[in-house]
Amino acid sequence: MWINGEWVYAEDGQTRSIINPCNQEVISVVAEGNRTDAQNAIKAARKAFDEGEWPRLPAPERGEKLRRIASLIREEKHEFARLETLNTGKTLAESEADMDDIASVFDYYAGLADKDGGEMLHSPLKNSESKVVREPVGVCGMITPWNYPLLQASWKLAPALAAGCTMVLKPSEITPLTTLKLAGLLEKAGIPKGVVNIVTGPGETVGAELSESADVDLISFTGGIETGWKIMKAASRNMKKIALELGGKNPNIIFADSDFETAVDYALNAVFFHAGQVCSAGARLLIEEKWHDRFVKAVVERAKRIRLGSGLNPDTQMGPLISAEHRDKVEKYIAIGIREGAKLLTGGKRPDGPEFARGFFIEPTIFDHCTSDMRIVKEETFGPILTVETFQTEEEAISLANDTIYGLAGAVWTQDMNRAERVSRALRMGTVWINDYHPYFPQAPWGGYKQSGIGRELGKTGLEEYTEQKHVYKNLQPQPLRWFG
Ligand SMILES: NC(=O)c1ccc[n+]([C@@H]2O[C@H](COP(=O)([O-])OP(=O)(O)OC[C@H]3O[C@@H](n4cnc5c(N)ncnc54)[C@H](O)[C@@H]3O)[C@@H](O)[C@H]2O)c1
Ligand SMILES: C[N+](C)(C)CC=O
Repeated sequence: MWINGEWVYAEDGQTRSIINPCNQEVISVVAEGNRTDAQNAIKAARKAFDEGEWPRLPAPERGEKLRRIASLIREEKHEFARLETLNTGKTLAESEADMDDIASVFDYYAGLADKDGGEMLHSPLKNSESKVVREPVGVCGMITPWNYPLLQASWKLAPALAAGCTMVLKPSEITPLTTLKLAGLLEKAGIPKGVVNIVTGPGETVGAELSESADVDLISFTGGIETGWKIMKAASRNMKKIALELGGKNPNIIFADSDFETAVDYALNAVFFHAGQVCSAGARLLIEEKWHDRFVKAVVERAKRIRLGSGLNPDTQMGPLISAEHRDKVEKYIAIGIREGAKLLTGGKRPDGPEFARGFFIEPTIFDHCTSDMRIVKEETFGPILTVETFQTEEEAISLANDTIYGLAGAVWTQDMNRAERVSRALRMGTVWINDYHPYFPQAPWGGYKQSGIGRELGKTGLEEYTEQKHVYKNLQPQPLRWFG
């Protein structure tokens, strides 16, 4: 673990083997931290915030260091990408795209670090001056998931560093490798000791300590909804600020005037990218009824041809699920779908062949005749499962799409741009794509409506999350009030 600028073992010497989900080989052994390790890291971050130079450094200098981090990541992009693929199973092309995004995020916040110098207000009082300044929020706890390990970490680290915060980051216990590798680069880039601390270990101990600690001013969490509920409750103990990026059950709405080939192609990409282990996966296909048979047939034919395998093999299009435990969960959902009466059109099982024997693979799976009261439609399966529902009118499409506790993302496909606008306005989601699926970039805010979360990452808002606003009022001619005679 990386605490106060030093590599340390867990206080009690515990370790955890990190495995490749493609073949269960042990790829590394890391320290398994506990509450004491988390407390040590919080202490280091607290000291760095209360007494250290980072929060007091001129913002342009912080920006320069962030730019340096971006360029160091680019220099080691291939090593980072290979490590991410080994640990998560995602294809190398996906990991490389993640690394590009990560470097861009550091660059973006490097540029933004010195842009908000505060604001002068029109004071309503005579002989006075009134201004608003932004200050770093303090010590931040950060908890990240396994599906986009370094990318989700960077969406928190970069704005928090730009704002002048100090932090303790807990990566997912099963995919900590690229986040740990980043620690070395932070040191090279000149981030002072204690500013970024990385503690590996379970959520129930390390994560809970970060959420509960009175010395942590903000907790930023990306992960599942159930953990989000727990963190929100724990954070209430000292009323720390919270930013939650949770799951989604995202509709991909296709009207029958869309470009057929493109919409089919994107319907596959929306859900089967990273084996469906994406918060914004387009796992609900809402298709206009008159296109249903032709469209679904085309999607099924192409899903059957998706090449599964190791992410390191350039021919692979879809890797394994992250763990045996997660594959069990996805298989339970497949069984639930069948029991609920959805029609299994393809997949629904582990692929045959010795090359898949030790990996956690599941075939691309498509269920037809689904309804929005089914659990496979309502709940986030987080696997390669596509459910198909049909609609006849625009109103029905909107109503089905919004019939969910989530509100992370969704897409609408049509060549009628007025309709596209109307639908995008009606969708209660943090991101709506029109004739596309999946793009995200540092300039645009990311986050969810409803139970998909609280707050936004990326964009200007992503930086503001790590600041407090302070109103400073100056009386230019102080004189006795004589209120009390
Ligand atoms: N909205 C987004 O941007 C976004 C991005 C990526 C993933 N996700 C969501 O993440 C989920 C998948 O990731 P996961 O399975 O790693 O999620 P998870 O909630 O199981 O774990 C996420 C992190 O929380 C930690 N954790 C677990 N219990 C905790 C506790 N009691 N207190 C504090 N921390 C605890 C884990 O150790 C891990 O580091 C999906 O629901 C997905 O939609 C959302
Ligand atoms: C936020 N995103 C899309 C990069 C990853 C979601 O799991």
